[in-house]
Amino acid sequence: MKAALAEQAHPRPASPPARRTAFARLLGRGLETHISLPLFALVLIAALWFATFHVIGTEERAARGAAHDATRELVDTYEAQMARSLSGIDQTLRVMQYAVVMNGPNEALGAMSAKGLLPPGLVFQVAITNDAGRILASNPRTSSGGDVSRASWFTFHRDRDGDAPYVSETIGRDEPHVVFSRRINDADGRFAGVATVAVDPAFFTSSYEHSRQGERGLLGMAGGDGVVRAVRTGEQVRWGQRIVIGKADQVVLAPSPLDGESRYRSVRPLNGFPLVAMVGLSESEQMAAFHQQRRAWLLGASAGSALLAIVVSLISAWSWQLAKARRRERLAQETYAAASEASLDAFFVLRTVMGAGGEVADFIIETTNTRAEQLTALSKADMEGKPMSVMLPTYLGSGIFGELAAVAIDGVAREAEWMAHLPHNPDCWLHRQVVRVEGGVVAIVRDITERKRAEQRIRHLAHHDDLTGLPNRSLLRDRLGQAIRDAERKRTSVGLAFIDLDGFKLVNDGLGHNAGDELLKVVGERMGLCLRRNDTLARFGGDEFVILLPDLSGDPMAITPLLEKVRQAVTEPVEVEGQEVQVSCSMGVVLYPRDGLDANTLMMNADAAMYRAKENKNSFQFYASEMNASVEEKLVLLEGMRTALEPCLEERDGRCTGADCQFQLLYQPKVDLRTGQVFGVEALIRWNHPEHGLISPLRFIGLAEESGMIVPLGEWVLRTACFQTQAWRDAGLPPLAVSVNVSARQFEEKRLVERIADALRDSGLPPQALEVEVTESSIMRDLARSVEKMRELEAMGVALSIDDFGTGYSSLSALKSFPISRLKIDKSFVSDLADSLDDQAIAMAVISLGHKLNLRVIAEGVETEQQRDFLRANDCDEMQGYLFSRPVPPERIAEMLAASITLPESP
Ligand SMILES: Nc1nc2c(ncn2[C@@H]2O[C@H](COP(=O)(O)O[C@H]3[C@@H](O)[C@H](n4cnc5c(=O)[nH]c(N)nc54)O[C@@H]3COP(=O)(O)O)[C@@H](O)[C@H]2O)c(=O)[nH]1
Repeated sequence: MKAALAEQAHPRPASPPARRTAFARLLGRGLETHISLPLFALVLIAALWFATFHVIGTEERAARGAAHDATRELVDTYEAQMARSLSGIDQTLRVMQYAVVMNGPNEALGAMSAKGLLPPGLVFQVAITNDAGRILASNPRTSSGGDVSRASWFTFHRDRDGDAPYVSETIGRDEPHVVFSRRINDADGRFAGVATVAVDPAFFTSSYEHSRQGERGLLGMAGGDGVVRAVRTGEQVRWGQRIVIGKADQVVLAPSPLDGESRYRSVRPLNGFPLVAMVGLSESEQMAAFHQQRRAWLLGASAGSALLAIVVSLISAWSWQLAKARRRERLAQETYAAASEASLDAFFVLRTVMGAGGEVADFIIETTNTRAEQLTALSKADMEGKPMSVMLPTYLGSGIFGELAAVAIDGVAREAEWMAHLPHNPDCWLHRQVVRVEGGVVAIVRDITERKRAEQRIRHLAHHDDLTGLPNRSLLRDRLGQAIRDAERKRTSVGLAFIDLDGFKLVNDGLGHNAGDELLKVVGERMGLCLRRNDTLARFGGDEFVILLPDLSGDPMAITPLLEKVRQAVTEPVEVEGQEVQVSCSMGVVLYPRDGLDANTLMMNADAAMYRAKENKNSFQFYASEMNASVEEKLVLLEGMRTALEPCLEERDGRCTGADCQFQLLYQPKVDLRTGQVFGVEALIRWNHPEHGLISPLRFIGLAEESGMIVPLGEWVLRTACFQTQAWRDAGLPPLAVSVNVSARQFEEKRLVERIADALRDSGLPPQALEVEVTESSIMRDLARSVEKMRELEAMGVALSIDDFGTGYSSLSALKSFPISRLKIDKSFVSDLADSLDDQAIAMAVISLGHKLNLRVIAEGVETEQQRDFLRANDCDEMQGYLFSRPVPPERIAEMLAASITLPESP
């Protein structure tokens, strides 16, 4: 990292083009010691060897020249010696000729000896031969009379005239000799004999000097005929070999035909005799000194080269290691620089500046990266090399400087997150990690604003309702707990209002969930506008809201106007999905500490108060202790319903009518307004509670819906009604149709069609005798699924009617597609028919609409004749109501049918 500091502190110049960079790198590599030094060493070694070979060449040439000269000198010397020797021999021969002439052949040698003219007998054997080839005299003396007539020298002189001397080949095995001869003529010039001097061939090579000619030199003499007379090589003297005599006076280097030894050779003709002198110097001996010198040179050069190679190798290896280390370092630096540039983190490499007292006085910004530039809005050039106190002064007082100093001193890495107020980004969340490096610290800074925002979003989502953005149940609980703790400490009060919207379900079911969502948002906003800043409006779930009013001092009942304001705000009409709708709200209100000391109790009591308010709707209700009784009552009722239902479910054929059966069905006749005939009945449930007596379905059908018990209960009603209607038929009474109420939850239930089919099959009632009454809101909950279900029922032959028509939000276009046979005008429109023009208009509109859609229209709740007359006058098809009959037990229906009761005529 120190290297990184240095590297970063002295950034490289801007990158040259890639090619130049590569060339520069190659050049740089070449200049590296581990490459240049071996190259230099190679050149040195080459030069050394060149010089060595040059010197060797020169020396060789000198050595050969010297050998050449020595050979020439030797041949000169030898020639002179031989000339002297031969001249002596020839002189002896001539004296012998003269002595023969003067003294006769027999006395000639004696005369010569007397005059001291005979050569030493040890070396020269002189003899005189007569014309027949008989030796007449010799010195040293031998037995005379020897015959040499067939000797070459004898025949040579005998057969030729003239005075030419003759030299024989070397002859004789034990005592070899070369015979020099001259012809002896008589006074008449005829052949008279031969004078001979026989010489030991070793005589001619006796001048061989080891000091000059070495051990393998050559010295000798050959005849003009190419036959060697005597030649000495080293210690060996030989003769008789036939050789090719080269050119005289030349020095040649060639292998000797005598022994194969390569020699510098030279030949020289000898005057007076047909002989040549031969000398030779052994090449190997002559060049030995040179060869030794050459070996020394080569050894020296080799040693020098090897030494150089070893030294250079060692230096190069060391340099290579260094270069490798440097390259690794450079790569690490480049990687660090690239990584730091590509990093999303900002890097600040800081060098510590120590104060006089040993404390950290400042930091010098050694280097930074691009991200740091973006973060600080300062360029690298501006920052680098400058004190931090100058470039980033805000950090001095923010505690960050202290942290950097602490890391520089104790070396313990630290990290933290902080909100930085950057010039270009005032609310920026940053994370820093500070680590110590040699000579300073490195601060790695990351922008974590997005993460922080995400965390805030997640926190917000966890504590707020997705749809309205209001605090949710969990946050409300927190705030309620906090409000209670504050109130306890300050001895103040807390208000809590539990709000449930009235009529929301109708909008949600009728206009769809989007409309319901929109309504919730608008209502939430309106309620929020009524509150103080410290108050909390939370969405508790569904159409339930809670208002928390903390810190109420004085009379807590003073919150009443605020609650009224909220109530009114909710009742303002709202336009959703292009339609104006209106809802109200029921509020249950509790006060801390009066109605509970903890959050749970307060919430439970507010819920109870809200249920009481719900009875009147569009109102608020402060909690009173007796309210909890009705909650308990609800629970008791539910439990009772469950118990009451058990025996009914055991009986599958609708015969649950015993004393233990608490549920029973009453049947209210439906009458044709034109004929007055009873054509059908509506089955209506009753609950004979063993303690509370007869309980109205208005009290328990809603509970059964809430708890889901409506499904088994509704099935019991369906089966009982089918079995009963078939029973009347079986009794021979006029056939009736029976209508059964199917609640929203029942209608939604998947197996409804199957259950109806089972009831019809089990009871034997024809499907045409069954009518299912559903409300508009039940159908509108899931229109597509509802229509599908209605079509299935229609296909089975079961009739469908819409109950309470006019109270919901049926889309008229959708109504057209419903496979229904009857519309039922809600009794709320019938009850005021006599007085309310609106209700009259609604009733007439429903009748007209029904007829236009080819539906029959029935009015319910007809209690008076005026109502009946109005309906009949306006072409309503059927009616049902107390005017004709209240809901009655099945026996009563049987009686009515039996008596064929008809509709009383109006007066
Ligand atoms: N899902 C089921 N709902 C049922 C069943 N049985 C009844 N109900 C529903 O309960 C509501 C109250 O019913 P009930 O108290 O039986 O009231 C019905 C009639 O008694 C009453 N009525 C009939 N004629 C008159 C009249 O002239 N005046 C008057 N004030 N009331 C009269 O009207 C009720 C019939 O209503 P409807 O079903 O809309 O025709 C009620 O909503 C029942 O639907 C059940 O088995 N399942």
